[in-house]
This record gives sequence, C-alpha cells and structure tokens, in this order.
Amino acid sequence: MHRLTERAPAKINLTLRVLGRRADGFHDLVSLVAFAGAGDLLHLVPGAPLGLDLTGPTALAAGPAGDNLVLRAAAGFAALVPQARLGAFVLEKRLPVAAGLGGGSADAAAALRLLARLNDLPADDPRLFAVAQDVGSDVPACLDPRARIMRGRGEVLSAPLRIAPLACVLVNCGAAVPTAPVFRGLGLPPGARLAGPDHPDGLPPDADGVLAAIRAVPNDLEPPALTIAPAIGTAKALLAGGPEAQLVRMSGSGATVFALTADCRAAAALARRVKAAEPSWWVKPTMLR
Ligand SMILES: C[C@](O)(CO)[C@H](O)COP(=O)(O)OP(=O)(O)OC[C@H]1O[C@@H](n2ccc(N)nc2=O)[C@H](O)[C@@H]1O
Ligand SMILES: Nc1ncnc2c1ncn2[C@@H]1O[C@H](COP(=O)(O)OP(=O)(O)OP(=O)(O)O)[C@@H](O)[C@H]1O
Repeated sequence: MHRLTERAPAKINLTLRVLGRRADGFHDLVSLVAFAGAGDLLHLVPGAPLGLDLTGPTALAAGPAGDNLVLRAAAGFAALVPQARLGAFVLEKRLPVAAGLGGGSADAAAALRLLARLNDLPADDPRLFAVAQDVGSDVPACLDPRARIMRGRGEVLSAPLRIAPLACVLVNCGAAVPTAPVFRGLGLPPGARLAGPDHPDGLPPDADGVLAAIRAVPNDLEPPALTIAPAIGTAKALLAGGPEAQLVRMSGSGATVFALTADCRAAAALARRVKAAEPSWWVKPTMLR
C-alpha cells in the first residue's frame, strides 16, 4: 500500500479570552480559531514498524522523535483500537516550534486522521476525539481543521463557522515561547473567574462583520507573552507600520503574530516588507479558513 499523507495546518487564535482558572490548574478559554494554508505535512507508510522520521526546516527544533506528539497520538490510538494497523510516520516539519501555531497539535491530529484512514474508521469515531483530548488542549480543534469557537480547555467546539477566507501574514521572530509560563504569567489562583467580554457563538457572514467581531475580543495571553518575549512587540509594530494591516495580534501563547489584510496581494506586499526588515524571521503570507 502506498504511503498516506495529511496536511497539518497551523492553528491561529483570532481571539482568545481567558475566562478563569479551573481547580485542575488549566484555564477556561473562549477562542475563535481558524486554520492556515501554511502547515506541516505528515506521511504514513502502512505496515512498517511504528516509528517517526523528522525532516524539514524546523525538524531539529521539534526535539527528539521519541517525545513527538505524533507518536503520543499513535500510542493513544493503539491503546483504544484493538489490533490497530500502524506504520512508519515521516513528518515534514515547516512550522516554527513553540510558536502559538499549535504545530505539534496539528501534527498529532494529522496522525490520528492518517490512522483512522488506515483502519477504516469514520472521521467522527469518538476514540479519535478521546485520544486528541489526552494528547493536548489544542489537538481536538485540529482534528477537523475548520474555523470554530473553542471553549473549555479546548475540548468544547462549535460547529464549523462559515467565514470568508481571510488573507493574512504570519510572523515569528524566532523566540520559542513555551505555553505553560505564559498561562502562569496571568497569575490567576485556581478557581478565579475573570470579567470581560465573552464571545458571540456565531459570526456575521460578511468580511467587515467578521473583522469587527475579531477586533472586539483581544488575546488575553499577549501581556504575559510580551513579558517573556519582548520581540513580540517589535513584530507587531513592524506589521502595523504598513498600510496593508487591518488588524495585528498574537496567536495563542505566542510568539507568532498575524496581520489580517484585505486580500492576498496586500498580504504578499506586507510579507515582503517585513522580510526585508528582518531577514532571519519566519514570514508567511497565507489564507485562513
Ligand atoms: C494557548 C492555546 O494554544 C490556545 O489555543 C492552548 O490553550 C494551549 O494548547 P496546548 O499547547 O495544546 O496546551 P497543553 O499542552 O494542553 O498544555 C500546556 C500547558 O498550558 C497550560 N494550559 C493549557 C491550556 C489551557 N486551557 N490552560 C492552561 O493552563 C497548562 O499549564 C498546561 O500544562
Ligand atoms: N510534532 C511536533 N512539532 C513541534 N513540537 C513538538 C512536536 N511534538 C512535540 N513537540 C514539543 O512540543 C513543544 C511545543 O511545540 P508546538 O510547536 O506544538 O507549540 P505551540 O505552537 O506553541 O503550540 P500551542 O499553540 O498549542 O501552544 C515543543 O517545544 C516540542 O518540544
């Protein structure tokens, strides 16, 4: 059987409100997530012994293969699916690591989709969701990567939202920002609840309405992430300095920031300017949906 392939698109938190901290230490969120054209690629060679090879420009940064979320997802799958057919994974790692783009989560979700295909399981088999939840907070949203409102720890997902594709530029300044210290930086004791705008459950159908809805809700993780990686502020200022940016914000726990633009030509122009100013940064014009 030929190898199977799945894309692992970057997850962008267009908004992210922290509503409080739960007794188990995790934070309750509400976030509008969308998925980019940019991402990793994951292949599976059926029948070979379970394993993982990493290739691609950011493979080294992702750490040892044995600790990779792809293998955690595969182990979780094998534990829940009797006599599961497995295989050898090859990950083409292109997304920056510890970047707020959910790269590892996207890879884990792609691994579960590949294993579901190989084992003739339907995409909505509840075991996929159970493993996803166990592997990480962002993995359930990445299982079926379409724009949604994500709530709870990330496991409460709305139906897919129909939004017009959004043109954007993703910029990562190279600072790896681990997620846990950013949440810790909020300084919330277990049980704390926060006031502030919640999130509407739907979105207006038109592009202007979507933009206004995104503008109305910030990313609450920006202040603690900025303290850890001040270059996030530099990246935001650089994006906001161009005439093309309609909205500039950080994704997830950072350090990647995004600018929404009117169309992909504006995104390409803005990306060229950022790249000229900071040649060592990861700069990607892409579409979100
Ligand atoms: C920031 C986001 O990317 C937004 O989509 C996610 O909430 C984080 O998702 P993730 O990287 O898959 O996170 P996990 O691997 O599950 O958790 C990493 C660490 O982040 C913190 N964490 C994560 C998610 C959450 N809702 N509350 C938390 O407090 C916890 O300290 C946890 O130990
Ligand atoms: N497939 C993977 N790709 C990237 N990192 C991985 C992978 N598997 C495990 N890791 C480990 O997970 C850590 C977080 O990486 P990842 O790129 O998923 O973070 P992130 O983009 O900040 O995610 P999030 O947006 O969910 O916070 C890395 O430091 C790395 O050691």
